[in-house]
Amino acid sequence: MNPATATAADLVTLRVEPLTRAAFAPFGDVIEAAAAASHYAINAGTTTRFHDLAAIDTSREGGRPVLSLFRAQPRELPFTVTMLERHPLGSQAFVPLSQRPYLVVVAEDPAAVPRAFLARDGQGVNYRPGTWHYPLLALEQTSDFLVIDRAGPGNNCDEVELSAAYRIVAAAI
Ligand SMILES: NC(=O)N[C@@H](O)C(=O)O
Ligand code: NI
Repeated sequence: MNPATATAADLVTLRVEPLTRAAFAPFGDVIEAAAAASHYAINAGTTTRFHDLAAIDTSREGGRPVLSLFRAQPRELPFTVTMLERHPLGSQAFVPLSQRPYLVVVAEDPAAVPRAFLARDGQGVNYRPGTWHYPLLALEQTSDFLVIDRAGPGNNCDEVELSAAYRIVAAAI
């Protein structure tokens, strides 16, 4: 769907949901201290390790994990989602380096209505390989994210144009 030609009949308004482990489970991991299966004191008790927060999966077909910094410009709302992408060969994790909220749009299938989540208070996400998602959606100000995903041979990015246009009106629950 071309956003420029989408009519009101094509527009579906997405409800924005709070980002929780349970709700996001079909798509991957929520990266936050509360999500840790285990946490323990290290460094003579001066630090707490919140262990193994996300399944980093980048080795398929000769891939390797890469750590990058994404400096994302804020998106204007209302925002219309007309495409999704997926990375079939690797996971992709985003950890905000600020406490600013951002939006996460995912779908179990391009034919399904996407789900929009509001990530807050430093919450990160890790898309498991093949999770359909919209590219990074920063809000309010230019925002830096630490990103861990896959570098390597093969096609690791499929894009699909959606049959409808999905509008996010406000970054509010
Ligand atoms: N293109 C790129 O590296 N980023 C996207 O995959 C994204 O999900 O933001
Ligand atoms: Ni991506």
